[in-house]
Amino acid sequence: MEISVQNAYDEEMKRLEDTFTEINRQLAELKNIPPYTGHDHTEQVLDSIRDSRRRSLAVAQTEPYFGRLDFQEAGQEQPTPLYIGKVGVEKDTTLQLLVVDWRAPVASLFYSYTGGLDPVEYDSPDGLVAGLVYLKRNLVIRKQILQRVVDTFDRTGNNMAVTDEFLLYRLGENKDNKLRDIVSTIQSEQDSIIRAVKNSAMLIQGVAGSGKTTVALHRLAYLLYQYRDQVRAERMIIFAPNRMFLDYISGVLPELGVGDIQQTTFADWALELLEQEVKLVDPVEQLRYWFQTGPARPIMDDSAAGRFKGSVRFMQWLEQAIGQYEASAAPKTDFSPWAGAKLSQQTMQEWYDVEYRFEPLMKRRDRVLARVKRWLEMELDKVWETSLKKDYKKNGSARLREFTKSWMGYTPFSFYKELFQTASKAKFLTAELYNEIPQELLASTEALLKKKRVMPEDLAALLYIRSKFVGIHGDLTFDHTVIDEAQDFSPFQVALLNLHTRNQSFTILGDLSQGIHAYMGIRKWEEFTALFEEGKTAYFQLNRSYRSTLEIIYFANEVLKLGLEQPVALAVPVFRSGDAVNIVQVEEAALIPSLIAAIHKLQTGDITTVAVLARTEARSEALFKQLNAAGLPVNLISAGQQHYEGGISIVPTFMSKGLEFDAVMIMDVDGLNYPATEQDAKLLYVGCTRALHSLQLWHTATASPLIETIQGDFVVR
Ligand SMILES: Nc1ncnc2c1ncn2[C@@H]1O[C@H](COP(=O)(O)OP(=O)(O)OP(=O)(O)O)[C@@H](O)[C@H]1O
Repeated sequence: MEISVQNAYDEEMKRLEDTFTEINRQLAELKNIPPYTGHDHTEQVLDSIRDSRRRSLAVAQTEPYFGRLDFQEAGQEQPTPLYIGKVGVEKDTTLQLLVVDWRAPVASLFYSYTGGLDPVEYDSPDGLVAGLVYLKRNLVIRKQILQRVVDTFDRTGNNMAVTDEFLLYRLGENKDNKLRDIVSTIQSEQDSIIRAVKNSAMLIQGVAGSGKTTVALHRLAYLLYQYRDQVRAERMIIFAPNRMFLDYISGVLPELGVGDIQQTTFADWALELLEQEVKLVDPVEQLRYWFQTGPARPIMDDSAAGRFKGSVRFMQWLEQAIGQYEASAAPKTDFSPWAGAKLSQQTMQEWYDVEYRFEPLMKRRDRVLARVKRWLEMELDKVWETSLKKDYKKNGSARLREFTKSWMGYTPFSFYKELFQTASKAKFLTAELYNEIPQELLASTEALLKKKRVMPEDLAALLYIRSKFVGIHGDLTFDHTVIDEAQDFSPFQVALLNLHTRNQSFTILGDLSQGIHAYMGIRKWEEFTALFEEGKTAYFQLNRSYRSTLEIIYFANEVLKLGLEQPVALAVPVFRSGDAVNIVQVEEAALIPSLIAAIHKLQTGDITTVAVLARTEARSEALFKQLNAAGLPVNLISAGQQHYEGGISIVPTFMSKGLEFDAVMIMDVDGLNYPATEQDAKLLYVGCTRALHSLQLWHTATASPLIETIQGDFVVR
């Protein structure tokens, strides 16, 4: 070991021992205070503070910090070392910081500082603080043992350039079946997204592997820390594409010490809000339809039902239909329970139009009807003669029932169904509105709704109707909403979520180049920006990709260039080199044995997780059977899957989105399965960019035009 490195190591060992001594002392002190079980409020608060300190100290006890930054604030004589960790720890007696929480303002320097001798500054609650960085050091502490000390900048030494050796070391590690936190290596451009202000809709276009999902999760942890008086974990929500993906990311927030944030899919959330009144058609069927191969394969253009029903125009269409209902629903007659008693239509209309105007529609109806009932009771009270009163009561109740019946009330589903009924076409729709719906869509929707079934693209519409009919209660509003894989969301879905989200506080992340569900997703980000108030949106682009090696990224970029007229962005790799991408051609008969041999070979190296990607579900199942029969233990991942197990997985390519594997082997990369279309280029790009260290593309028939001409030293055949 070099002397300076040895010195650094010794220095950090000493500091670590001191830190442990202090943490242990504090923990022992807390242990001696028994938990409070009484009713005194102040004592209860103090007890909960002690409890949260206990939890933080327990986290800090094994890995107290991961970074050190020596910062000399302007006006001070010397730099102060700041140790940065997942949780902040104070020195008990002095309130001096032993460890700074990574989310604290001063810790932003650790992430935003990318080298150089110039002064730097950070935004503190008291304004900008400027100063000089003297040292930036990464430390790896595992189970209380100091494993690595890496300086990325040292003002006093020779190490002036920030070569992020530490980042490369972290990226080179293998992955298991869960996404991990990245607190120790957050990059500057990611940090500015994590720390961006709360009340704006942030749209982030990020290339595959740029850390979008990871950044979103860290941002939630940051918002909870920075805006702790304004946001609550249970009022924050993250929407992800499917349950398996949710399982895959489920470890990150607990690792960051935040729990209770809602993590769900749009469909699950919507169905719950609709009180399970409808059922969703089996999503597998839809996936099978859109991802079939051969000449029957549908084109994903704007004529797709999902594009129509996901549009803002469809939302406006519904609004107009609801408007028609609003204008016509209240009965246009007086209410007269018996001769001589009359509640005028005008009075009731006024209650409806003026007094209860700001209530949701079904509530307005309930309110007016309840008031009519009260009026009836009051009229009855005026009648003294017993037999007449009895008669009036009977007649009055019957009239009220009739009157109530003539004012149709709806659930979101029954109203939606009404709109799609060919027979009652004029009910709440003008001829013009009615004719806007393509006939085919009308018929297919009507048929499905009759069976109480809906497509995913109907859910936003149903929730929109719900919002107008019963309103959105406080407990259904969010302090912050994250939408991951947002390119697959429709503008209508986002507009709907905006109704549920306070102050347009959104983080919306996605990648247009991975828009493989273009039958419902967006084509450009402007489709979302247009939904928000002007001046309350921000757009970021993340172009650096951290997941894959240089070779894999160069290769994936070539696929995009061959298939897309103008890719939104090409990924820029960090300098991490691995094996060349391998294009393998084999005879059909030799495929399975060759595949097994190749997997074994990968496993004798460092590879832990392997994905074999197949173009369709049917092909996945067939490969699964063949590999299993040959004695290879593999997991089949199918649509609707809840968990991701790791190991060797057989996955339809379209299901692999969002996941990552040490090695990826894409099967059947030929002209039938991956023709030179935009759709297939995106699909193949998704497949290629799932790989961290090794990528192989296999084919038996002639290679796909999307890979055939790719040349360079990053690929071998
Ligand atoms: N700053 C970083 N330090 C270390 N690892 C990082 C960093 N940023 C991202 N990564 C790693 O890169 C990989 C990709 O991250 P993530 O899945 O969040 O990206 P993504 O943009 O959502 O990808 P995709 O769109 O392809 O699904 C993960 O393994 C993540 O841990």
